[in-house]
Parts: sequence; structure tokens; C-alpha cells
Amino acid sequence: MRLSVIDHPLVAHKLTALRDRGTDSPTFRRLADELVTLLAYEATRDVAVEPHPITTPVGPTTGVRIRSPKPIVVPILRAGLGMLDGMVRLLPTAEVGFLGMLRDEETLQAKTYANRLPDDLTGRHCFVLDPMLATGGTLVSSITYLLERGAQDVTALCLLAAPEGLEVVRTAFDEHAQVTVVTAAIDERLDENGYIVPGLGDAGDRLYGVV
Ligand SMILES: O=P(O)(O)OC[C@H]1O[C@H](OP(=O)(O)OP(=O)(O)O)[C@H](O)[C@@H]1O
Ligand SMILES: O=c1cc[nH]c(=O)[nH]1
Ligand SMILES: [Mg+2]
Repeated sequence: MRLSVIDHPLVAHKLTALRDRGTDSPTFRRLADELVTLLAYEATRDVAVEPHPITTPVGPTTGVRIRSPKPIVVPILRAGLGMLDGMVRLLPTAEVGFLGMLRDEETLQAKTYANRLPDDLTGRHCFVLDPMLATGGTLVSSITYLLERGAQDVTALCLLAAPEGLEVVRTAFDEHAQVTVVTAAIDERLDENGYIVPGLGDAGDRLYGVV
């Protein structure tokens, strides 16, 4: 696993507002949307491109375009949905697949309850969207699922990561696996309920309300 922590004052500023418990849902959604575009800039650094000849008003030149097969963006429901619009705005040619996963509050084990993804992901670059990397169970399951279906590279965009969860992901995917985690911050630790400290609380609830 490769790790990239985005050290940037704009990211830190927006993340601070996102963490603040006084931030309401509409503002939280807007901040999550803005943050993902900043993370996406780094997360797409290795996206495959091919030469693309064009003619400018002044003359011919060769630029690049994103190469086929198209990248696929995979938000992990629910909370990852809050990162989808910001990501596809930057990567409009990407396809979108969905994985619904819920962490049991007692055991902290993640279960998959929805799956709308191609069976064959051979050669695809997958971008997993999930704001919280806590114990790492959700991310390991989702990345394993994508790699088993042939994904070539998997890049996860997480707004926050806990050191414990990062270690779990690192153990699951060694340095040879084409797995990258891009995050805005590594927090201190997990609490006894598996929540990231200081974190931002339950990302899904803050985006969409308590269920
Ligand atoms: O690293 P882990 O310990 O697996 O926890 C992280 C997961 O927990 C949260 O989802 P949750 O289960 O709360 O579902 P939700 O998005 O529907 O709220 C979060 O959005 C991650 O998907
Ligand atoms: O801190 C956490 C941990 C898991 N899921 C969340 O939404 N927040
Ligand atoms: Mg939740």
C-alpha cells in the first residue's frame, strides 16, 4: 500500500470546519465536496493517459486524454456518496459503481448490503470513495472485492484515517499491490467504539441524518 497525506493549508482549513460539531449538514456536504476535489488532484496523479492530436486555433499539437478502459469511481454507501459529485466533476469520463457497506456497531465488522459493479474490472483503475478509514475493515473488504475482479490499480480517497486502520490496510496489501490511500489527515487513534479521535463523528449521519 502506498500512502499520500495531503498537506495543504486549504485542506486543513476545510477539514477543521468539517470536524466542528457546530457545522450543519448543508455546510458539511459542501465541505466534503470541496475536499474531495482537492484530494482528487493528488489521487489521479497516475491515471493513465494516451496521446491525443488536436488542432488549436493556431495549429496542430498533440495533447493527452484519459486512456480506455475508463476509470471507475466506487463510492461506499452511504457516506461515500457525499464525495461522488466532487470526484466525477474532475473525472467526468469515469464510470460509477456502487458498494453499500455497513459496519456492525457491536462487532465493528463491515457487511456488504448492496453491490452494483461490473463483474469484470480487468485493467481498470478504481477510485474508492469513503470519508472514514477507521478500523480499516470496510476498506480492506471493498479493495479485496475490486482486486478479485481484476482491477489493476485501486486508489482510495478518505477524508480521515486512523493509524490503526492504515496499519490493517498496509498489512492486507503489501507494497507490490497496486493500492494507494490518499487522505487529508491521519488522526490520533480510535476510541473504544471504533470512532476516529478527534475525527468528525459519524460521517453518514452528519451528511444525511441519523438512522
Ligand atoms: O474502517 P471501518 O471501521 O470499517 O469504518 C469505516 C466505515 O464506517 C462508516 O460507514 P458506516 O458503517 O457508518 O455506514 P454509513 O456510511 O451508512 O453511515 C464509514 O463511512 C466507513 O464506510
Ligand atoms: O469515526 C468514525 C468511524 C467510522 N465511521 C464514521 O463515520 N466515523
Ligand atoms: Mg455511519
